[in-house]
Amino acid sequence: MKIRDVVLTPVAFADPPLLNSAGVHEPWALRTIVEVHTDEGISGLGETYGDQEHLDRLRAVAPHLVGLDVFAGNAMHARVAAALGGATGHDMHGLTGQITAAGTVDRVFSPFEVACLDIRGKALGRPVCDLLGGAVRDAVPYSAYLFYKWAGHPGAEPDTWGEALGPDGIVAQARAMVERYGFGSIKLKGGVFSPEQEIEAIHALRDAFPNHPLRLDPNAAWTVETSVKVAEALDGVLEYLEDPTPTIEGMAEVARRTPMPLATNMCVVAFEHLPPAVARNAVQVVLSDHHYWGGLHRSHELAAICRTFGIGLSMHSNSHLGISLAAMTHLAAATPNLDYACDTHYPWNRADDVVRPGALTFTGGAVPVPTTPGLGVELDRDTLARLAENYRTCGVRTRDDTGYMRTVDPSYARKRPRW
Ligand SMILES: O=C([O-])C(=O)C[C@H](O)[C@@H](O)C(=O)[O-]
Ligand SMILES: [Mg+2]
Repeated sequence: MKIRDVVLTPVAFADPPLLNSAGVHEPWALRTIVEVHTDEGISGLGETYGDQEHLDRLRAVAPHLVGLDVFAGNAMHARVAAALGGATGHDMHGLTGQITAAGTVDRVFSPFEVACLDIRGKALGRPVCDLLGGAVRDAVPYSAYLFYKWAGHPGAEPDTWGEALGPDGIVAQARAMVERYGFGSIKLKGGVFSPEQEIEAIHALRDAFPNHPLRLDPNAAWTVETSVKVAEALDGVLEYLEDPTPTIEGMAEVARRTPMPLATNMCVVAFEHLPPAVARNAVQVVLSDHHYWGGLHRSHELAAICRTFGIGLSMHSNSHLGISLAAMTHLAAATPNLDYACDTHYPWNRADDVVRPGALTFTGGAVPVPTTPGLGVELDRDTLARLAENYRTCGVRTRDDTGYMRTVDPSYARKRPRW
């Protein structure tokens, strides 16, 4: 079965004003929807970033995939690498960590691999998780992903989530998330207010949710000294502290000085980061993410490396739609050593999904693994067209949390570490 055509559709969907250590989410989040069509009439779906630089790379690579066998994943990876010719992406929004040439190949390859897995599953009549060794869980637990946020975007109506700028707002947001979705663990995006204020918010969450595992992620906003102090203050309260400080060296020093497990989706984001991180015992948990670890099979390779070296495995997310949620769910279902509830931004963005409703639901904080062939999701063409029109008219072409924050507070500067 050969690839006949690849269609790339950049889309934009409404995103609330979520705060982080780089600034604030713009009113529009971008993704690219990937459709791979075959000569046998079966098509598959993938979803990836929508930033201009990435979109340009997807567009440059897509024609090189025509004619490939949909089962030829290794050949496809080689073609992507050859077409990119060593091009290297940039961490423009400041929350990704260092992007390498090999990591750029993996980012571009990922949505095409997912679409081919969708096709293979449909051809074989099996869900994608069966192509990854089979599900070891029927439902994949996700965590409530809390953000400090404004009530609404400047000049717009407040959104339904309301303001969260301190412990009370964060606890109220957590209650809403847990009530609506049943989440059994909680992550707070930090790096927004002083470490003392964020410690207070975590204690408020602990009081309100005595049995929920908690995580805090300041996206490298702290020095080593500050990180050690926070780790001591929250010892026994957090299940892990995510990217308190920049670089493998910085994380290794924090890890040496505190028993707090450290997690990352910033200093270990490509395979070549693993040897130095392992050698220095810099991180105890790696957040996988098939969008940049090179798809579902390569995420399994990451899982095997983590298992070998006794490193925990969790899962990272960015603003995303249902095709990504389906891929994340199949991957997590078929990864035995995924030790933690996965991150997802989906509750923030689900109102505008490009997949038809019903296939993916949260029950008790977990998404039941689709059992239908392939990813188990279908495109809603009307919504896709509407979101593509949003993209054409919204004016956003690259995520820029810092630039958007500066339109509100011109004195704002991205500083890392800030505290
Ligand atoms: O765990 C993380 O670092 C993330 O989820 C990265 C995201 O970009 C998050 O910071 C966000 O959406 O603002
Ligand atoms: Mg993180």
